Amino acid sequence: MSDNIIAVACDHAGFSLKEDIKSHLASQGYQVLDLGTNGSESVDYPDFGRAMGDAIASDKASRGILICGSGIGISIAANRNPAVRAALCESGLSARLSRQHNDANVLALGARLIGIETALDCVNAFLTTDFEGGRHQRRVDKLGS
Ligand SMILES: O=C(CO)[C@H](O)[C@H](O)[C@H](O)COP(=O)(O)O
Repeated sequence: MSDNIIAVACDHAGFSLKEDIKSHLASQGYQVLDLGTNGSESVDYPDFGRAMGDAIASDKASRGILICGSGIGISIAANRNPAVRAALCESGLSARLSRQHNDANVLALGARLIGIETALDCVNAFLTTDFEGGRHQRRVDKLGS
């Protein structure tokens, strides 16, 4: 599976931001696997968090980006899949740390809490920062997989 494929999923609250992030990803040369939702009609975030978990667990994508109103519900849903380490981030720094220390493979964002500039800071940090390993590997191992 290519590291170039980024899965994205959202509920109705995250739809508009998902579309903006998709455009950004395409402009950076990433391939996007869009797991929905595809409009502003009200839907249930657990369905899309689960779809992300399935995509990561089956290696359809190595990394993912989730968006709901707060980012909370959809990250909880995705983290129920043992293959997922989803990190809810509200700054570029938290997204960078989620990679360096936690080897996060899914970034979760709250569309009702942050603007596009902060969201793209998070996306860029998430996609360009390497896991540091070392002492952090031992801790990530303890999370299970
Ligand atoms: O933020 C969310 C869950 O953590 C979701 O975006 C939900 O949709 C939100 O809780 C409620 O959204 P609604 O538009 O008021 O149904």
